[in-house]
Amino acid sequence: MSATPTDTTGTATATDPVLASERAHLALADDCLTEMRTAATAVVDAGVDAWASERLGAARAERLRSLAADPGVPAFFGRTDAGTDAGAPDGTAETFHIGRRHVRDSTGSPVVIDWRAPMSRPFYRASTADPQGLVRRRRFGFSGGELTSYEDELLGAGGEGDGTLLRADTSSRVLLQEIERPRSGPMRDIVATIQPEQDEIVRAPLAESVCVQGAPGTGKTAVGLHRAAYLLYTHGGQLARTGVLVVGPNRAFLRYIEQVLPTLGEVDVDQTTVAELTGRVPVRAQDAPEVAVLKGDARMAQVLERALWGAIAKPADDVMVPLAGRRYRVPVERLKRYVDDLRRRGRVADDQQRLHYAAGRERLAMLLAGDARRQKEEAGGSPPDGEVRRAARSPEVRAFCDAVWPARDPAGLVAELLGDPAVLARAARGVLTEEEQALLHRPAPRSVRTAPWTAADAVLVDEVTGLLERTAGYGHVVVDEAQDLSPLQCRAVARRLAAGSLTVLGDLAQATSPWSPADWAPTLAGLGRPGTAVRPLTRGYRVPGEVLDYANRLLPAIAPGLTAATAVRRDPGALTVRPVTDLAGPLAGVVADLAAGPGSIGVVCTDAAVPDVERMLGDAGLPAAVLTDDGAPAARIAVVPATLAKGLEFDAVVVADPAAIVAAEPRGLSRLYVVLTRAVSTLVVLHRGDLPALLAG
Ligand SMILES: Nc1ncnc2c1ncn2[C@@H]1O[C@H](COP(=O)(O)OP(=O)(O)OP(=O)(O)O)[C@@H](O)[C@H]1O
Repeated sequence: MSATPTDTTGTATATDPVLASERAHLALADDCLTEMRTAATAVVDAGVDAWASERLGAARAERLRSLAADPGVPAFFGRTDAGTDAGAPDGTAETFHIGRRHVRDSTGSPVVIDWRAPMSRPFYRASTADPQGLVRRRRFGFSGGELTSYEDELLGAGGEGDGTLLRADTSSRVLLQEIERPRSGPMRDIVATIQPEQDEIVRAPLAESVCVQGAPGTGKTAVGLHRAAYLLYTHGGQLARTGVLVVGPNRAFLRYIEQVLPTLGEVDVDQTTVAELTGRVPVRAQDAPEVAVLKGDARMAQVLERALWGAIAKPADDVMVPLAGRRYRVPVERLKRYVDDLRRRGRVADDQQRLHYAAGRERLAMLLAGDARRQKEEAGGSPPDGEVRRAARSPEVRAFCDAVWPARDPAGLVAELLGDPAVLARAARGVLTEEEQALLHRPAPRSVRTAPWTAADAVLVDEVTGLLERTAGYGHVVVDEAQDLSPLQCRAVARRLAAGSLTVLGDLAQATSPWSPADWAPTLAGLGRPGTAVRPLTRGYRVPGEVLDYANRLLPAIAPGLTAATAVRRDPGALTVRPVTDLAGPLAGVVADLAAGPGSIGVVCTDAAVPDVERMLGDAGLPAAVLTDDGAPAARIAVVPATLAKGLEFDAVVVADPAAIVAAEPRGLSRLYVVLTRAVSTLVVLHRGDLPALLAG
């Protein structure tokens, strides 16, 4: 069985007639695109309704602008020939050029087909075994927007080989060049080379939530972003209303990925971190690990709910409600019934159906006013609506609501709960042990604003906000590095989901937070989509085989149930493991050597060692800068705190003192696994003879 494509054309020369004709098609596509852009601008200028025109036109112009911005992005990257005979002179083959967006000529005929259109699907899925109606697939090589080469696969010729490029690791030069391309600058899209197993996830239906369990570099992030772009294209109207949200682990990661969707023409996706999503109070302090774990526990949701709803009091007396110049008595029995009914509606599990606390308070006031109205009507009156609304706002009704259903502020409630043991004990009885309650306690702050809020507190405050009022939900949420979410963070994401669907991306082997579970079930349940199917990705596109095999040695210790990934390419020179007695000299030497080549360099060490490593490189005259979590772009030589490395990649990675990385945190081995799998071309490990046992020898 042949594992290579049935026919691959070598690099074409400038005089190659096929190349010449494809270049002509590219020139045509560029001209048409320019025309389309001009037309879009004209629509904006000629708009009848200025506001609508501005909004629609601006969005359209922005899409065109984002495509035009990168001259290195060609209008198409592939071509499919469907029919009976690829080269038939009678033109029986139907040809489509596949690109990042539709391009039409002035008559409306397609010049380039959007990669997301159904017609483009065979480009990604066809194989010799299942040609999907294609006789030929052509991939183009480009440089700076110029078409430089092409390669053909003849499909549907009855060959027994599996013609997909995936299995023929080195058969597609276009794929290989893309994978091996020295990394510098932000992450790029992969539309030209999406692989079949990735494409299945990208094109999963909108209604289907998907969980991708994928080893490092298998393309999870890329797949999640392309799925967002695919869904926006396929369900534009629906998703334009409800929106798409991408949640990543930190700012440094977002900075790395945030250009991918705009390059694909999707500029209206919200991209954020969990911390930003729940950032309702300024985070100034850090919890001890065991406190952070407890604050992220799902039981805290129950405690908060009790703290909020438990403060509702039983009405003790009748209330006199003023309405249109008279006062009407609402007896205490009826008041109790009103409050009980509303409380019951506040206990409905579905966030969309539930009566939220703040709305319940409003409703209660209206019930009192409505009661008075009925009494007046029974007496023959007919008060106007404005009078009834005024009654609901009257001092008498307000005083009753304040006493029975007090207005709450989320931060205030959490501050009170953490600062007052009696309040906590009431809310946590039977849910948290006394020891756990003591762990949560901290001295009451002088004011809510100046409280020493921690990241976990912010999630608690967000949870209370979600109890007070309904959270606006997105139509689709992509959540990356989901293995690290606490149960309460999962709830925070789930609240943003409403009736929409999820793409959950992660790797249990890269789990570094204390609550990371051993399988996906608790996370998916916490995210509100317990039935979601877990789809594995096991082909590694980032890391050379030698490096991946080395990192995989840690798997039995960190994720015994997981299948090790295999790399799509090998490179015998990719891995160097070097014992050193003193770090400074060898580190500077290695980084200087790497800096002589192209691409980015990440020097990864423990967070604590960052200043030392920065100094060592600075002393050697190397222009290194520390990677920070504020979203600033990474320097070409970046000193990377190990806790920020997740999701990132560098052309070359130097790991300084792996044993220290392991020792720095409870899940240090998983952290090391993350760190060892960031390199595209080269990994150098500098150790002091104290490698973890699984890596030694
Ligand atoms: N089909 C593909 N064609 C070209 N490049 C690809 C393909 N799939 C993935 N890549 C590249 O491989 C690298 C790793 O992809 P990505 O970051 O999405 O992986 P990941 O599974 O999220 O990794 P990690 O879990 O380690 O963060 C990226 O540079 C991405 O562009």
